Amino acid sequence: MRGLTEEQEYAEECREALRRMVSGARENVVVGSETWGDRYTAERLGHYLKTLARDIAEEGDNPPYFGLIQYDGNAGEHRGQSYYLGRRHISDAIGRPPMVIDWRAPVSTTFYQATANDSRGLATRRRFGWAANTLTSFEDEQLGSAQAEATGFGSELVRREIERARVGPMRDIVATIQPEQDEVVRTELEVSVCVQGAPGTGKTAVGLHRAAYLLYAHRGRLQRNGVLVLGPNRAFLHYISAVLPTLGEVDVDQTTVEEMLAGRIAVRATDSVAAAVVKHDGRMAEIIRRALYERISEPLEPIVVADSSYKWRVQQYELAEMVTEARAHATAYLMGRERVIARVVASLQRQAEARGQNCNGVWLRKMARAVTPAVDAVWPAVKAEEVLAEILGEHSRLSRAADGLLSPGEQDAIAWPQPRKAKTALWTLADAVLLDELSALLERGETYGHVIVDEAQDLSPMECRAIARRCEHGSVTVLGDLAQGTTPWAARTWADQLGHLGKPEAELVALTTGYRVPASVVELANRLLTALPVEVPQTTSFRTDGQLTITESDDIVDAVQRALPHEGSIGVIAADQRIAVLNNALQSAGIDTVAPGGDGRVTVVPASLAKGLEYDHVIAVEPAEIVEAEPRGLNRLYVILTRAVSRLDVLHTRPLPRELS
Ligand SMILES: Nc1ncnc2c1ncn2[C@@H]1O[C@H](COP(=O)(O)OP(=O)(O)OP(=O)(O)O)[C@@H](O)[C@H]1O
Repeated sequence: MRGLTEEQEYAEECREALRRMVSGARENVVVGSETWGDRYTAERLGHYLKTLARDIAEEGDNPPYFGLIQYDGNAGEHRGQSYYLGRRHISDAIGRPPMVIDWRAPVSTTFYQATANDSRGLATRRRFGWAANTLTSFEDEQLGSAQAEATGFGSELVRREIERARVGPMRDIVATIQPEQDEVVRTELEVSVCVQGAPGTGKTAVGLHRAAYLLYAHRGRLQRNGVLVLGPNRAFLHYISAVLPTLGEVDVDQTTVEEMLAGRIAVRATDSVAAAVVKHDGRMAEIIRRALYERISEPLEPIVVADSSYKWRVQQYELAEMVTEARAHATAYLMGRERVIARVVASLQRQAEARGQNCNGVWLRKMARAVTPAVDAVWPAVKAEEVLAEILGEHSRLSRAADGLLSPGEQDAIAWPQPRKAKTALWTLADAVLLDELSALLERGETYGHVIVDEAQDLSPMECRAIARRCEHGSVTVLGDLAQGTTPWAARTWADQLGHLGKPEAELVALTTGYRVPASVVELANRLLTALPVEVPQTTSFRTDGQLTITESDDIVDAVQRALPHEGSIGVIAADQRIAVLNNALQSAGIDTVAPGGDGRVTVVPASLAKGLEYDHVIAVEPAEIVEAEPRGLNRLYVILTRAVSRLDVLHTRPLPRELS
């Protein structure tokens, strides 16, 4: 195997080859569009090459590879072979073996899965250390050797990478994916998985790498209907936004559940907690369905259409049969209505043809227009907003639809004080969820090939249904931690949540090794865990470093000044109502602060936005206040304490919550 100088030369050769790939792709765009006979093929080829050139250029000057595997003499088709592994495939010339293989290729699996006791045919696994894109070191593991089996192997490079200080947005973990994480990443596309993972076990990282893996392994299928990544809020999306592009994947939709749902309306009001709890409840699905289908009525008269000197007729009982048939078979309300119109027109056509009339396309369209008002009388066309405005605004309609499902108190919680038209309604976020349900009953929407949903413990049953509709024909990766559930409707078991997501068969996987939070902080957070009403395994920390300080003080300036000399990011996290005071105090002392998602050294984070984020040094301000601020305050505190990568400083003047002591 190569020494360091030769490895450095090889890295340079790989970079050179990559540059040739980019310029070759750009050149071929021109040549392809000028010479390709068929325009469609030329366009497809051009698109592919442009995308390749853009992707490679966007990835920037990343190290060309991070690992090397060398197979032993008994490894079948790979016997004695060596492969370099990187973020993308690099080839020198057509017909020659690739210089670097994509980390997602099947042969790369052994790099992640081989252990001292199970070498998977590998003789050596080499990991490379890079400093500012210069290759500075490597580390070899002699797998399968008696010594490796006896002692196991702890990679210093992996440890350094996991323990490094965090600056800026989240980075990819391709070089150091751990075996249990790799299994989730490479689960096949057809299989839905649900990962219950303690804080910092890499759920988000695993989800993003799974998106990249699936796009590589099933590009053809996923290019048509795509991959959707759903996160809890904008700050979180900003935090994870760089990961997929560095992995070469720029065409993944990343959004929040709220944005996905609120797209169609302007949210102008906020529900009371009591109203939101009812609106997010799974029973609302049936209420909405009833209210919509209540509009379909028994026909009261036949349909009669005058056509030249004839009158065509569909009898009342025939129309009733058509309505019953469409209700039984149509998969959406508006589709059912179309089906009734089509059947009525077909009946008129039979009558006209029996009289020798020529029923061409123009005639059929004229008849469809003529019968529509009569069909509307029994099966009216409606808009989602109109139906919801009537459910919430008309007490009699709500009580009919909610009969036996909602108590009078629950109905009162969601009823508007007076009727309103859809156009003037003050819609809330929870209404957006209900409108999405209604729209899907009216017309089926588009679906994705795969949906990755993070912080899934916080989703309401109605939000889960909205996601389920978007992956009805695809699969999901559900990521979450029941202990971090903070919404009023947060899941207590994954079985319930997977049922709402329409994937009860999803494989449940537990990740318990934490890569973010140091052992001393995990120990503190685990004390809270026993007080939370959910059953989840405790975390163990991969990290031996880190520091926990508990200070009886409210001097935030002093706490931040003590943090500043250390390397890495600083997050000051406190109950939402305290944020303004903390910002003022810090800024008056000349310390610049930013909000989550901002670019700065010291971020002041409202407790409600901390989920999914991490900071090297966390200052958690007044835990008692965080706990009191909301019904699931203890869960919130658990989230906040586990944001710390290297140091956690708990500042308090009031007694700590007894669950922490
Ligand atoms: N195999 C790994 N190698 C290097 N770093 C890792 C690895 N796994 C996780 N990490 C790092 O650990 C940190 C936590 O990962 P991540 O945010 O994905 O965890 P999580 O389970 O989603 O956490 P939480 O539930 O607390 O939000 C991140 O900085 C991530 O890059």
